[in-house]
Amino acid sequence: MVTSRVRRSMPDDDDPLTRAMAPPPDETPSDREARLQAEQEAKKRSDAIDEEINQQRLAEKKEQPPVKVLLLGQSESGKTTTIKNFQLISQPKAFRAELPLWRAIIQLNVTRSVRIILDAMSAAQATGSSTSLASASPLSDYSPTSRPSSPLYAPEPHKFPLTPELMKLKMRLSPLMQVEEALMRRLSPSSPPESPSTHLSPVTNLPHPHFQRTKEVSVYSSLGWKGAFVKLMAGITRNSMDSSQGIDFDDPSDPGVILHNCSEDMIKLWNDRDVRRLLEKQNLRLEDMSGFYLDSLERITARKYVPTNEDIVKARLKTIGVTEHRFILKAGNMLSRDWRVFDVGGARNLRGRRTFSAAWAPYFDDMSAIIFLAPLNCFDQTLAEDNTVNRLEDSILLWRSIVKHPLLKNTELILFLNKCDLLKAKLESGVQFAQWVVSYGDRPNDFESISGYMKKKFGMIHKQLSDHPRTFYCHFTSVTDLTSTFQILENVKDLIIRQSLNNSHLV
Ligand SMILES: Nc1nc2c(ncn2[C@@H]2O[C@H](COP(=O)(O)OP(=O)(O)OP(=O)(O)O)[C@@H](O)[C@H]2O)c(=O)[nH]1
Ligand SMILES: [Mg+2]
Repeated sequence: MVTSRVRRSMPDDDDPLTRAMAPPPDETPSDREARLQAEQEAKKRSDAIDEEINQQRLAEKKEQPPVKVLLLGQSESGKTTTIKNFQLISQPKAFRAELPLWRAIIQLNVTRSVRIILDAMSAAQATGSSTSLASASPLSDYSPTSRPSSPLYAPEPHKFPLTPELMKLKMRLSPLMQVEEALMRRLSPSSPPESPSTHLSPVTNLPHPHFQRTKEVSVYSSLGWKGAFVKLMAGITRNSMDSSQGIDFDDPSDPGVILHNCSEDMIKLWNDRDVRRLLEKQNLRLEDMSGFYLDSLERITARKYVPTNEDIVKARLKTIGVTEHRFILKAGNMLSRDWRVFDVGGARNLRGRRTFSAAWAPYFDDMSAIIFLAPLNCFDQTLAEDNTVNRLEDSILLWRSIVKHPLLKNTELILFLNKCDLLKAKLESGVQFAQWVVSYGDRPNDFESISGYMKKKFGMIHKQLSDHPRTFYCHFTSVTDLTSTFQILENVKDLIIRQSLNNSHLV
């Protein structure tokens, strides 16, 4: 009664449709019963139709094989970062549910960056203890004519007198190294030593043996380590826990406490002019390295720091092995489809000059598409696995082997020329592309010319080595940029679905 009175006073009574649907004002009780019965019948029919449509959709979906996509590219090319973009599109809630985990990884990334600086300071203090690096074997197209100052050909660490103030900073920051260990324990809570779910692996793309003890965290993706971490965190339930985020800000053993206490010193260290000069002399471009957050220290070391989606996407966790990710994705106005996206670890055991890991080939068989990531900023860097191999050259060799692989002759290849943001920053800082890629000659040292040149190189290989003519799909990407990557993945989804429909009609 109350409801109808209220509704009568609502302005939508003026709506002609509402007036037409309203029962007649002189409706008798038997008319009303008949009307309600008719409405019930109509609803039943409508529900039955909906159910039929649903069943039809399910049946159609069952008939459709899953769309399978394999992400390939050298280590640190951005494969896992691309997966995170897929997750954000299709499972944003699940993505946020892993917040505590990513917060720990980000903290670990920060401690690693600081450790690199502290190690550089120690190396600078040491006298005469350094040995020179193995030099890269010159290659006609991707090697410098003269050896510029770069990580490939790093000089001995310079003797560098540290001011008393810097010495004090260094001492005050030493607790951070324990934080690193604590975070590692947290991230590999129950793994037996012979099959670690996360482990420290040496970072070898740093320019000098002094830095070889700097570790990078990696993950054997198949071992369910995320589950173990989340369980560990769930075991720590306190009143102080922020229930919506799953982060316990008042946990005294939270590494965030020490990070917060060291915050001011870390900021001072990173902004110190002498430290910057030292890093430059040691050819250490931390901005170019994976998991770089030093420009956001104040925010990231805040006591109540909660990572943003952008922070999570930037977090660096090296992959080992192959992980299958399942998504339900919709392309355009087509029906949703099951997608299986495979993320592989790109680091290879380079014996001799092998171009790609045999470990990837078993996944080539029935892929709908391959997304191949080639970072463009890395023309002056070497592989972490082998500091005699130029990264850009390695990407090109890898691309060649994928394009001509017989099992992939009918697979769509989609090229992401990635890390465009870092390429732009590097060129703006004055690094000369032609010093590394000799064939580039005296063309302009700007992003448009260089990216266009590289697209042509990759495109030429695609044309020459494909078994039969196929379309060259290429995107310039910065996969840490969520907005542009969202658009690109929309296009890629559309393309892959259309191609897989075409192929299934051909069969
Ligand atoms: N600035 C910037 N950073 C990027 C971009 N793509 C990836 N990264 C960063 O580079 C690092 C390595 O990226 P990952 O996605 O872990 O690389 P991966 O190919 O999965 O590497 P592996 O697991 O070792 O095979 C991460 O810290 C990313 O945040 C990019 O386009 N721009
Ligand atoms: Mg990875």
